[in-house]
Amino acid sequence: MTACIEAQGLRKTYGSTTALGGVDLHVEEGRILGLIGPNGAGKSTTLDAILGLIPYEGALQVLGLNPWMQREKLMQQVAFIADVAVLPRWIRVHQALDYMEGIHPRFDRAKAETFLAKTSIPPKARVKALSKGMTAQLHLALIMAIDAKLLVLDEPTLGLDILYRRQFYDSLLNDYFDHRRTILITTHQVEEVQHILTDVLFIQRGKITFSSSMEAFETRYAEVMVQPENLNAARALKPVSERQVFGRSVLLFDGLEPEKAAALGEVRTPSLADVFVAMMTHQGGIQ
Ligand SMILES: Nc1ncnc2c1ncn2[C@@H]1O[C@H](COP(=O)(O)OP(=O)(O)OP(=O)(O)O)[C@@H](O)[C@H]1O
Repeated sequence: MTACIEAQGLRKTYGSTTALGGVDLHVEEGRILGLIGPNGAGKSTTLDAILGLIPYEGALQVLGLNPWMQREKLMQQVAFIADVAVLPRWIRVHQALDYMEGIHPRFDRAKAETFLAKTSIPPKARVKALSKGMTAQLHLALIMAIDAKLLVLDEPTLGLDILYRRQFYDSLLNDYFDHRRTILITTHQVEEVQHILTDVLFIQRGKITFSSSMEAFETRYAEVMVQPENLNAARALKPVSERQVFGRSVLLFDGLEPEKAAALGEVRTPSLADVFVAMMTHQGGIQ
C-alpha cells in the first residue's frame, strides 16, 4: 500500500518552544486518522507542516511530495478546512461556487449543488446572512466537491451545535469518504469522531505518545469496576489508571485477558475519550 503521509523525525521550534519534537507518521491511503491531543500539543503545527504552510526539520512526504518545496502541486490534490470557516462575508453562495469553479481544476460544481440542495441554504444568500452551522455546511459543500486525495480537517466543527456536528461527520462519511481518499482530523471532541476513525494517534508535548488502528483499540482496553475485595489483586495487574465512581474503584487496563478482567468485577469497553483522559492524566500530559 502507498503511504499518503510519511514523516520521520519531524521537528518544529518557535524560538525556545518545541512545537514538534520528532514526530514519525505513516498514514496509508484510504484511512481516516484522528490526531488527538491537549491544547498546545502540536496538532495544528503537524497539519501546517503537512499542508506546506511552515518550514520544518526532518523528513516529510505527503502524496509523494515535499510539502514545503512542492506546495502548489500538492494543493491540487489536497483540500483543507480550518477551525473557523474563512469564507468572505460579502460573497453570495452561488458566487462562492463560481469562484471555486474558476480556481480549482478538480472542483465539481454539480456535486456541490447537489449537496447544497439538501440544506436550507439559499443560493442567493450572502455568507454574512448564514448561521454558523450553515456557513460550515457551505464550506463543506465546497470542499466535498473537490476531488482531493487528502482532506485535512483542523477542528472542523468548532462553534457548531451537536446537531450540525453530527450532520457534518455523517456527510463526511456518507457523501465524501470512498475508501480511496485519506482524511486527517484534529479535534477536541473525541467522542464524536470515534465512530468514523480507522486509526488514532495521541500527541502530547510535540511527540506521538500512542498510535493504534481503531480495530486494535477496541479489543485492547478494558475498564473494570472492581469489587472491593479484588482491589489489591487488580492493582497488582498494573492498570493504566484508577478513578473513583460512586465510591467504587474503576481501573483501566491495557491488554488484560477478558477472563481475568471479568474475574475482578464489572467490565466495559472504554471509549477513546476515556483512554485519552486516562493517559493524559496518568502521564501528566495536561499542559
Ligand atoms: N506561530 C507560532 N509562534 C510561536 N509559537 C507557536 C506558533 N504556533 C504554535 N506555537 C506553539 O507551538 C506549540 C504547539 O502549538 P499547536 O498550535 O500546534 O498546538 P495544538 O495542539 O494545535 O493546540 P490547540 O489544541 O490549543 O489548538 C504551542 O506551545 C504553541 O504555543
